[in-house]
Amino acid sequence: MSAPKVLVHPDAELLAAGVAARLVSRLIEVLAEKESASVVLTGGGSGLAALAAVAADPARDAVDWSRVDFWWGDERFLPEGDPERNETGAREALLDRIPVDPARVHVMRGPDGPDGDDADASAARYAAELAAAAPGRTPAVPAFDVLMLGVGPDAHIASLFPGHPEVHERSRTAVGVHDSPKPPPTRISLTVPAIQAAEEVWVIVAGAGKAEAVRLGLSGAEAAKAPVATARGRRATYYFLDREAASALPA
Ligand SMILES: O=C1O[C@H](COP(=O)(O)O)[C@@H](O)[C@H](O)[C@H]1O
Repeated sequence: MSAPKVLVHPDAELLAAGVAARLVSRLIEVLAEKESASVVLTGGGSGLAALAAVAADPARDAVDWSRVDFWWGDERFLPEGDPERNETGAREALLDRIPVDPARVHVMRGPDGPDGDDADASAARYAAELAAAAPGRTPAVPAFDVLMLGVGPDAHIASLFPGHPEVHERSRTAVGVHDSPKPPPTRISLTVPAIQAAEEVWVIVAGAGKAEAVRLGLSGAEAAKAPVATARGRRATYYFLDREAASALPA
C-alpha cells in the first residue's frame, strides 16, 4: 500500500477545480495506455463538487468518456431518481453532461431494483458485477484507476462508519449497511479490501468540521475509530484538502 501524499488547496472551489483537472489528465493518460479506464465515484459535498468541476472543465472533451467505467464507493439504499442517492448527484453533476456508455455506469441498485428491499442481496449483486469485471483477480474487483472518497466529520468513508462491523469485513467486496448513523439508515458500501485494491485512492475533503477526521486518517488511527485511516491505494494515495480541512495537520 502507498503512503499518503497531501495536497492543500486555498479553498473548496479551487479544491474541486484541482481534483477535476487531475482526473481529466489521469484519464487521458490511462486511456492512452489501456482500452478502458475505471473510476469509483463518491457522494457527498466535496466529491460532487469535483464532478461538477469536471463538467465545467473545457479539457473534459479530451477524455473518451465512452471508454470509462464508473462504479460507486457507496450508495444510499433509496429508489432510482431519489435526490439523496449518490447516483442522482453524480448524474446531475457530470454523467448526464458527458457521452458515457450507459453499460459502463455500474450503479448500486436500491429498493426498486431486482432484490427489492434486501440491501444485503443488492450488495451481493454488486459484488458479483465487480467480480465479472475482474476475472482472476483477488480481491474480485477491477484495479480501479482512481477511487474517490469523501470523508464525514465522524471520519467515515464510503458507508463504513466508526464502530460499525462493516469496517472489519475482509471476505466480501460490497456489503449492505444497516443502522447508519447518517441518514438514510440503509446503505451499500464497498469494503476495505475493495477500496485498497484501487491503483489510486483520492481522499477529497473540505471544511474545518472535517479537520480532525483528516488528522486521524493521516496519523495511524485505528480503523474502528476512523475508517478513513484505511483509505490507501496500491500505487498512490492522495489527500486533496482545502486549507480548513488541513488545519489540524502539523505545518
Ligand atoms: O453519506 C455520505 O457521506 C460521505 C461524506 O459526505 P459529505 O457530504 O460530508 O462530504 C460521502 O463520502 C459518502 O459517499 C456518502 O454516502
